[in-house]
Amino acid sequence: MQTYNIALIGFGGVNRALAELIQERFSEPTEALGFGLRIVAITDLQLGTWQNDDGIDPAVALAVERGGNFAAFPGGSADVDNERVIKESSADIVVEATFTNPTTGEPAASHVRWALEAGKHVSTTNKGPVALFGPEFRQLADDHGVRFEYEGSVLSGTPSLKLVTQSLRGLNITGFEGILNGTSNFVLGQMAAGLSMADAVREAQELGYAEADPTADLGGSDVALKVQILANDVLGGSLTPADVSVQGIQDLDAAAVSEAVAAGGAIKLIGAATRNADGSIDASVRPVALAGDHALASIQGATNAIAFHTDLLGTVTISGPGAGRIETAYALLADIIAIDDARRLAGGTS
Ligand SMILES: NC(=O)c1ccc[n+]([C@@H]2O[C@H](COP(=O)([O-])OP(=O)(O)OC[C@H]3O[C@@H](n4cnc5c(N)ncnc54)[C@H](O)[C@@H]3O)[C@@H](O)[C@H]2O)c1
Ligand SMILES: N[C@@H](CCO)C(=O)O
Repeated sequence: MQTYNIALIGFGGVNRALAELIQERFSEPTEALGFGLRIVAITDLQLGTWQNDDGIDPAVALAVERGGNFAAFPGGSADVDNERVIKESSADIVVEATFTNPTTGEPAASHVRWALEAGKHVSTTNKGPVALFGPEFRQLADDHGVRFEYEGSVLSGTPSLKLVTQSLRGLNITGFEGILNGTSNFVLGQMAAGLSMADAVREAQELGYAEADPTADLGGSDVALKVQILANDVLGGSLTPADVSVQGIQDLDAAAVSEAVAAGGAIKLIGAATRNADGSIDASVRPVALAGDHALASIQGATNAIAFHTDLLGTVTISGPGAGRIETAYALLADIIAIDDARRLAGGTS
C-alpha cells in the first residue's frame, strides 16, 4: 500500500494535531485508509526547519516546545526555509497551516503556488489562499496533475465543501446561511452566561479556536472569507472580499446578548449568501437576533452550522465542530483521502 510523504508548513495547533494523529494511528498503511503517512519536513516561524527524507518521528518533533528549535537534528536548522522545503523535499503533499492573512493571503499563497508548480498536492486549512486565489490555484493544480484541497477552511473537519461537491451534486443550490465562526459563537454563549467579552476570548484562545489575531473572529473578517469560499464554490460565484458586506460582534454589549436570551432567542453572527435570478450574489456577515425556534439559535459553543437552500431537497443543514486543533486536523486527513481517491481513480496502483 501507498505511503505519502508530507511536508508540514507551520507547526502550530492544527499541524501538531495532524502529527499526533499520524503518530497514534496513521504512520503505517491501514485497511481503513489504504495508505500511510510519513512526515519528511516541518517548518515553523518559531522552530525553524527540519527536513529528513527518510522520515521524521512525530513524537520527537512534538517534543520540541516553543522556545526551542530544530537545529540539533540532522537536516534541522533554526532558520525557516519554506521555499526550499516545498520545492525540493521529497514531499508528495504539502500541508499548509500557517497564519491566515485575510488581506493578501501571504505568505501562505506563495507556499501553495510553489507546491503546485513543483507538482505537489496541497492540503490547507488556511482561508486566505483559498478565498483570494481559489480559481487560480485549482487551475494550477489541474495544469500540474495534482490536487488543491481545502476542506478545513470552512467548518474545520465537519464536511461542508465536500458535502456539496460529493453528496449534493446535481442539486441547484440557491443560497446558504450559517454560523461559520467557532470563536464568536463560543464568545456569544459565554457572554450570555455572564462572562465579559475579553475573558471569553481568552478562553477561546486557550481552547485553540481563535485566530492568532482574534479581531478577525470578532470583527467578521474570518466569516467573510468563509462566505466568499462557499459562495464561489457552492453558488458558482466569483466574489472578491469587497463583495461581502461585513459587520462583526466586537461592539455588541453584554446587555444586548442577555436580552436576546431572556426573550427566548439568541444573537448569532450569521454569514449568508443568496444567488439572485440575474445570477448576481448578495453576501453578508452580521449579528442577527434569532427567535428561539430558528434552526441556528440552538447552536452552542464552537459548533458551527450551515443551512444550504436547494431546489430538490429544500433546506439541508449540517452542524458540527467549526474550530479546534484535532477537529481541523481531521479536515487535512479528509483532504489526503480525496487526494488518494483521485490517484486511484486515475489508475494509480494501491
Ligand atoms: N485552529 C482552528 O480551529 C482552525 C480551524 C480552521 C482553520 N484554521 C486555520 O488553520 C491555520 C492554522 O491554524 P492553527 O490553529 O494551527 O494556528 P497557530 O497559530 O496555532 O499555528 C500557526 C503556526 O504557523 C507558524 N507560521 C506562521 N507563519 C509562518 C511562516 N511564514 N512559515 C512557517 N511557519 C509559520 C506559526 O509560528 C504557528 O506555529 C490558520 O490559517 C487558521 O486560520 C484553524
Ligand atoms: N478562528 C476560527 C477557526 C476556524 O476557521 C473560528 O473560530 O472559527
